[in-house]
Amino acid sequence: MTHNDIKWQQHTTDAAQREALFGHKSAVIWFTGLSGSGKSTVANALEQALVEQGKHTYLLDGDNVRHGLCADLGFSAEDRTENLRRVGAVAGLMVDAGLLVLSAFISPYRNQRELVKSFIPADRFIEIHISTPLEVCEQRDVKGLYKKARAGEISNFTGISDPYEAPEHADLVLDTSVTSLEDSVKQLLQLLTLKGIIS
Ligand SMILES: Nc1ncnc2c1ncn2[C@@H]1O[C@H](COP(=O)(O)OS(=O)(=O)O)[C@@H](OP(=O)(O)O)[C@H]1O
Ligand SMILES: Nc1ncnc2c1ncn2[C@@H]1O[C@H](COP(=O)(O)OP(=O)(O)O)[C@@H](O)[C@H]1O
Repeated sequence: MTHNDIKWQQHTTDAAQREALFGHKSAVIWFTGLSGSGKSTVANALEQALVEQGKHTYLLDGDNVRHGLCADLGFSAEDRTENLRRVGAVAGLMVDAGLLVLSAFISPYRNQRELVKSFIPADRFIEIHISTPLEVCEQRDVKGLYKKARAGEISNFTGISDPYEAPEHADLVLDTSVTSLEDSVKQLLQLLTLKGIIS
């Protein structure tokens, strides 16, 4: 069987109807940055703020997704690409479901983030670069992984033995070594309002 044998099924209920039901637009808020930069912490706090406003959300987190949907994948460039391809496809479905999707993946290569974008309508993809410097991430070493990477116990570790390509046109850049969590959430809510995602 080829893809030519599979036709897209157009259902009666569409994204616009679901958005009207929820009372807000759907979008993907894509956090990218080094391990320990603050992606999960900031995304989690933003989700809390959105839920308190009655928004319908879902937070896709690299660590969690790799326990299930992507449990078969490691950290080679190929595996990261497949990880992000699956996540991009899931995020696209969630946008169609009318949700505000937050995602916390290192997503280190530009072409991988482009692949993710290909699943999401352009005006519904918001890229946030958590730009916390490597030195700070390494000092935090939340999971002890930098220590292991420096000791050569983990290979292909982003920032140490694998590249991180920073976004060139992120919608917002947040450095959590100088920006408080409260201020990050404030800036993100302002951005979503400015873009007409929430009111
Ligand atoms: N080699 C290597 N490089 C980077 N990160 C590693 C590695 N091995 C394990 N981990 C842990 O896996 C988390 C990153 O998974 P992601 O799915 O976000 O990575 S990627 O987007 O596919 O690059 C990452 O989680 P965060 O710290 O939350 O970013 C690490 O805890
Ligand atoms: N201003 C801040 N914003 C976000 N996280 C911060 C801040 N200051 C310190 N941290 C800490 O930095 C760490 C970031 O870890 P985490 O959110 O898991 O990063 P990532 O998901 O990018 O790996 C957490 O332990 C968090 O408490």
